[in-house]
Amino acid sequence: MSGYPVIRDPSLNRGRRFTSEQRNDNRLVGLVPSGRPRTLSEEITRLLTKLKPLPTLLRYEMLMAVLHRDEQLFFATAQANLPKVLPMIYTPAVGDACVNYSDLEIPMRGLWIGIDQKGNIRNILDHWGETAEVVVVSDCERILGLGDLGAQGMGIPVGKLLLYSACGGIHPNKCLPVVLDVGCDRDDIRTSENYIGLNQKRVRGPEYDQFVDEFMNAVVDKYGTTCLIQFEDFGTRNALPLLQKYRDQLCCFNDDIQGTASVGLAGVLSALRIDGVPSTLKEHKFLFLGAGSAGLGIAMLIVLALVREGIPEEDARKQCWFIDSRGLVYNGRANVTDAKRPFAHEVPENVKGVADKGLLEVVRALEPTALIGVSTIRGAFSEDVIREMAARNSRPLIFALSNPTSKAECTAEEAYTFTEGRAIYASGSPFAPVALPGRETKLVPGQGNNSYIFPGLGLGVTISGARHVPESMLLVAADTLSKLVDEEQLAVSCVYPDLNSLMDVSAHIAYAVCKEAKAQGLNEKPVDHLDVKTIRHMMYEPGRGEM
Ligand SMILES: O=C([O-])CC(=O)C(=O)O
Ligand SMILES: [Mg+2]
Repeated sequence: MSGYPVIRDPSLNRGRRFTSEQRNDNRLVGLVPSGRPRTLSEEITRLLTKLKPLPTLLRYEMLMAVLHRDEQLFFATAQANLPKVLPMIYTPAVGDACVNYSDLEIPMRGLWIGIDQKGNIRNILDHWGETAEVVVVSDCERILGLGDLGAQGMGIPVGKLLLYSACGGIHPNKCLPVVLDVGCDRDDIRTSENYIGLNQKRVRGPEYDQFVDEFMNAVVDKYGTTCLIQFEDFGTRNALPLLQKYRDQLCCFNDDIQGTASVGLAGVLSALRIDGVPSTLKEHKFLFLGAGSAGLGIAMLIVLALVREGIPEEDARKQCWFIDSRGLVYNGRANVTDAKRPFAHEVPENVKGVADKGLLEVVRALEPTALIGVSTIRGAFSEDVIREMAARNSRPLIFALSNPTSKAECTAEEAYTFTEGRAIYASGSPFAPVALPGRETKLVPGQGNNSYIFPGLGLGVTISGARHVPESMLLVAADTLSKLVDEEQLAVSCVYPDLNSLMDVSAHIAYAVCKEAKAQGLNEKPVDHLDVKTIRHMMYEPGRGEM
């Protein structure tokens, strides 16, 4: 391509960075102003300076505009500044963006497939017209911890796929974001005049199931059996059944269940290496606040990790306990759904007596070593609760994983302050390091977000051409992530690697996933020639060599 089409193609356009030579060779003279060509690093600095004073939504709008004009600038900026840029395009900003999506001034990106289009999905995929290797699909019933946002949830599939490129090195042209618009149960959203989605209540039951099924088949028909489909932010009632239905049939996984599980387990495995924390998994007791897809996913993977250590599954499950909206889940309680039943244990009378008395009483009765927040209830880990954990554990694990920041069960500062700095804290959305009086170094909260897992997992799955995503891939991803946490991180109580190293992390995870694909006989492509370095070099990194 040459001339004006180059300027209009975001993957080719370099704007004012085109060198004189490029301008001459590609008929671009006159299409860019005649002044001195800028360098990439100059433009990155300028962009970050511009973004800094802007409020969240304006930042988001500006970044989306850059993305649609100049992919090199967008991704090079992100890749060179991940800790700074991720919160602007991903959690927490993407939460705000979704809430306001209908009113944003942003280019449309992705496919909205309305339930009114049933029977026509395969044709709609042709409208996208590009190849796809990774599809992130949401019905937006549970966007982060913000609930049902209807078709406005598109920010999430878009954001996840931006991370596939920025952190996992998968080319943006191979990424397809999809919203299945089956309606919205929030009247205020769907009846608002400017709403981008269908003004109807959510379709449920057989019609919903058929619609999702039509979509899954259409993706396979168009993009093949090795196209990875990531389920994202479905409501719990659909998330688990959909995963169970398709996991052994197609190449798919659920990020909220399995990605979160893998990152959660990785954080726990890292914590085992910290002095004062019981050093084997089997010595721990996990209490989950919230029994949705994230909590159940983490518990199921912990059980798998325990079974791997030789613990009988029955006993392994007893190390995980759940509190849902009705209190502690136990055997014999009313309203225990099938999904929670494996974690409904026999309890003595004293525990039964406090089951509905709130988190503090349950912590006293059960004496967990780890508290995992997946409830989306800000403040649920109150000062009393945190102090109780600190009284019973020399280094309590306190993970407040709900997103975005406004939904975290407690802040980093609360966890550290109420435990005199002894808590091993992680959160789903970012918190800044915390200085405590009398301590020389700051404590660094780890971001226990599935963004440490899914980009590398997806990269490994696509490179190996894996036909399925077995649970063992999530297990090796967790092992790999945990091993990348160095002593320096652990010394400041951080159980995840530095965010700046996310592209390297993804390369390591991808390599582990490729090996696992081969071990399970699932790879359609050869993987024996691969190593971490080769994979790292294959990754999309549009600023490489230009900075
Ligand atoms: O998107 C995130 O930050 C993590 C996630 O999947 C969720 O909270 O649903
Ligand atoms: Mg999610």
